[in-house]
Amino acid sequence: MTDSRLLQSAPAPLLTLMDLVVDIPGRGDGAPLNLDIRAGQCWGILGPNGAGKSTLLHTLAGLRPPRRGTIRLQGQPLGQLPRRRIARLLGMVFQDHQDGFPATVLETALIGRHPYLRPWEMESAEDHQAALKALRQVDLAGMETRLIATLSGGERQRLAIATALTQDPRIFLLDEPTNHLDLHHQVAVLDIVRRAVTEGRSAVLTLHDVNLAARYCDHLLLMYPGGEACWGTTREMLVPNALERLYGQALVTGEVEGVPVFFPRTDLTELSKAD
Ligand SMILES: Nc1ncnc2c1ncn2[C@@H]1O[C@H](COP(=O)(O)OP(=O)(O)OP(=O)(O)O)[C@@H](O)[C@H]1O
Repeated sequence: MTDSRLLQSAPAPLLTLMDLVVDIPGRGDGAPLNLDIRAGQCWGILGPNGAGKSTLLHTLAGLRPPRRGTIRLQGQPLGQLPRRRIARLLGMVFQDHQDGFPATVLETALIGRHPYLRPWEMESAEDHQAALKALRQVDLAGMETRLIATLSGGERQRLAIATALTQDPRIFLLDEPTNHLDLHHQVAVLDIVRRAVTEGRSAVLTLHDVNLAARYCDHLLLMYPGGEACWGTTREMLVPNALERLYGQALVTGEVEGVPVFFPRTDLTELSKAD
């Protein structure tokens, strides 16, 4: 294949991490990250508590500076882009939701349109339609006038996803998007993310469920507590030994519907074998 055909087949990266070291207080630099996140890719970040997954996502969103290295968003250094442009390209869902004001569900979803509005400009009918569609997608239709303080944990999480969908970014940065969600809504939310990726967006999500990562992510970044990291396609990364070392946990492995599955090996696993 000629070089020009190769260039045509690989879309330009949306997000580029060059020699990136996230700034985790009290920790050495570890392995710098060098990877491209392209349209149509869904990256999962796996690692134990405290490995730095959220810090990485916040750094990619431009909310905290890296210790070293560069992040490029559509080829431009992230630090040089105006915040409004970043907000049109990157949508972040945080692990925790800080609700300072008594807003309704619809008002909160409409926050996703703010990067497109001038100061004091009111949301248009199209903005309202976008928010209502996002609320329907996450199963919150009919709850538009409810105050967010009255939502359950899972409903609040789905509202955060709806706000990101209303924002309509090119890249979704999702910190534990399945937090608080029941099994059906975990799958429903990840299906929405997967569909957005298939339509040409990209997603980077932290997950604690290796099995959901195996099903939904095409690339994985494994972050070890000491700062070591490795990344690649999901098929390359889902190696039982590497996952056992990642979590410091012995695993039982198998395969369901052609997808690898991993369960923690526990005393109960040993007891059931003895029965
Ligand atoms: N402001 C801070 N001061 C001191 N330490 C911090 C600060 N912010 C984060 N850390 C530490 O940095 C490390 C990485 O935190 P981070 O939240 O990124 O981990 P994580 O991989 O997302 O963990 P989890 O799976 O528990 O959500 C943790 O050990 C955390 O205690």
